[in-house]
Amino acid sequence: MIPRAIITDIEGTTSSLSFVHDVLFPYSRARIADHVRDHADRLGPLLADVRTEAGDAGLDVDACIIQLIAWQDADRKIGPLKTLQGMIWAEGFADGSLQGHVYPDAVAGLRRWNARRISLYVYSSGSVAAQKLLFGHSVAGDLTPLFSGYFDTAIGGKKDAASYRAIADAIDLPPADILFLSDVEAELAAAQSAGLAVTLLVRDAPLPDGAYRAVGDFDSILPESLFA
Ligand SMILES: CSCCC(=O)C(=O)COP(=O)(O)O
Ligand SMILES: [Mg+2]
Repeated sequence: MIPRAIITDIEGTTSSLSFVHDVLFPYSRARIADHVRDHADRLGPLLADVRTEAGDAGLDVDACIIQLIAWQDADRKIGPLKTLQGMIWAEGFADGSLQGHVYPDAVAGLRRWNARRISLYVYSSGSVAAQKLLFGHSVAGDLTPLFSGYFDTAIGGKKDAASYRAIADAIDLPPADILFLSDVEAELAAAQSAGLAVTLLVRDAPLPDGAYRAVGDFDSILPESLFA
């Protein structure tokens, strides 16, 4: 069946794990302390969120920085950290020192599906601002015109079925008309239990005989014969 909308994850799906972990994360880690100190006057609400998430209302700015760096090192998908990373990456994307990695097959697939009038969305733990930066300054140029919308964990966690129901509501489509792509089986489980079709992306590893349809690249997701 041809989906009316496709929602894609980023890390491990459109873009390499290595770009996120070996390029983006070190870039933000090296700049968290200076960025927070330089902008502490306007980061009040974000630091308040850090204190809430940490469960310690008494954290001063330095303690918030230590907490943010600890979350970054543990790859915690926590709202204030993801928002801050997006703010820091914005500088790198703006001055050209960062360019969003997107696999060539993902670029081609997204362009093909857009031409077929399938609506495309992103759902990632990265903040919506960061998602727009990655696709707006990608190695293949500005891919943002291909997308109809973006979702991050403000709508809910990626392993919660309720998040996928909320996205289906937001884009005004029945869940069964939506295909979700991810490299994380727990995310597919949540999406599937909300009624979405799902496909597992397995980059650079043999395809597993698992619970979900698995493909190695975007070329195999919707064969052109489907459109004949
Ligand atoms: C520009 S988004 C960077 C990706 C990121 O920060 C992240 O945590 C990846 O999460 P995903 O949900 O895309 O696997
Ligand atoms: Mg992922």
